[in-house]
Amino acid sequence: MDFTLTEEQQMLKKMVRDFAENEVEPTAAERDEEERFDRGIFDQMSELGLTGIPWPEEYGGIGSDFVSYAIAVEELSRVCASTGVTLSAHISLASWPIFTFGSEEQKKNFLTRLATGEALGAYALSEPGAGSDVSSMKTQAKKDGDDYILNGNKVWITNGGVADIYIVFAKTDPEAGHKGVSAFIVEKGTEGFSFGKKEKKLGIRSSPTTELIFENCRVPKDNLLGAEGEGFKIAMQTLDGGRNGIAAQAVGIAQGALDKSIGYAKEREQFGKPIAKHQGLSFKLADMATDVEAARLLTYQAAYLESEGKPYAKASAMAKLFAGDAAMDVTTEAVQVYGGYGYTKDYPVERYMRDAKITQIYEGTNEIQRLVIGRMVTS
Ligand SMILES: CC(C)(COP(=O)(O)OP(=O)(O)OC[C@H]1O[C@@H](n2cnc3c(N)ncnc32)[C@H](O)[C@@H]1OP(=O)(O)O)[C@@H](O)C(=O)NCCC(=O)NCCSC(=O)C1=CCCCC1
Repeated sequence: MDFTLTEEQQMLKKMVRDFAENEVEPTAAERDEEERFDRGIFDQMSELGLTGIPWPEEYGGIGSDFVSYAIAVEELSRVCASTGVTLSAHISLASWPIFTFGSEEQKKNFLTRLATGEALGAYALSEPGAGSDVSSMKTQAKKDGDDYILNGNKVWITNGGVADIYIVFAKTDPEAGHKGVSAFIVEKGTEGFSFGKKEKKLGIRSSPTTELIFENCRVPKDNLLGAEGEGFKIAMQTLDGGRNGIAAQAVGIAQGALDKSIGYAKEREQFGKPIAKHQGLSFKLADMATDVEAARLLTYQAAYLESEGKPYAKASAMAKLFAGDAAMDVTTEAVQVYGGYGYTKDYPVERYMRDAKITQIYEGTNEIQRLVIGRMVTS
């Protein structure tokens, strides 16, 4: 097996790393402290073509692959996990279902705007009473002539409030369980669609997480994505790939924390030598580096399978499970490497540790990943 990146992937990695270090990292701590989303960073990503990495040029993309997409999310998250998830939600969760299930008209309109970065995307599945148990959602969409009328609330919406195009799941048949769920494309500014509470979070604080409110919100039937009743499968298939975006985010967070830890351990001296020269510390760094590498290989494997059109749901769930746990372990150890300094906001590792935690929770908790993997390996 050859895990070497292609020339194109290596170039993209270098380009995103330069952009991340020069344009994203300098304000990462400040944006975290102020809980401030910066649309200018998204606009810069669009200028670099990052907002449409895997989509064909005819829909405004750059015609690259899912490994390149994973590399981009990883490199952004290496300096700022909030910026990483902005791109991951935009590509995996908002653009992917339109590319995969959308009509030609929907692709020409919505996908092109998302891919070029003219519009930012979001994915609205969770509700106050429907987190892991998706099919218990209460939001309803009632057919009315040439429209659907949406009523209900969505919560935990990444890019909520700042996104322009939302993939919204609602029940067109409330009695039919998961078979009654349908998917809709809803634009910001549609009458009856507003934003509620913005969450105050432990981590990824410069990525807004917001409630969406639908009150008699009229959506044209042309914005139905796929067929009526197909929504649950659209949601699940979208998450199959999305989970690898979060795996890539986790790899980036872990790599960032490892890089900072190695740099610090080589400079900080105790007992007459750099702490990196103490075996206890170097063993810790060795374990951290091994975790990062294993997580990356699982993530790239899932991305490669998706690019090749091969089944990737199990690989993606495994990558997310392993990489999320690795990110939590590695960032916790990074704080330990820095000692008391690591516990302060004067150094970046406490932010990495706070940011890592969410990768074990969203896009399916790691318990849900185990459930998904468990079902697949025993079926
Ligand atoms: C795995 C799960 C718990 C499964 O559910 P049940 O047991 O109710 O459903 P079950 O009985 O497994 O299945 C029903 C039908 O559905 C088909 N199908 C299932 N998976 C898939 C699939 N992967 N692909 C295609 N079909 C699928 C299944 O075959 C069945 O069809 P059938 O009726 O037989 O014709 C699922 O609900 C889940 O995953 N929750 C986590 C949600 C969760 O992850 N949010 C995340 C919210 S978004 C988010 O967190 C973020 C967003 C932005 C970025 C940051 C994070």
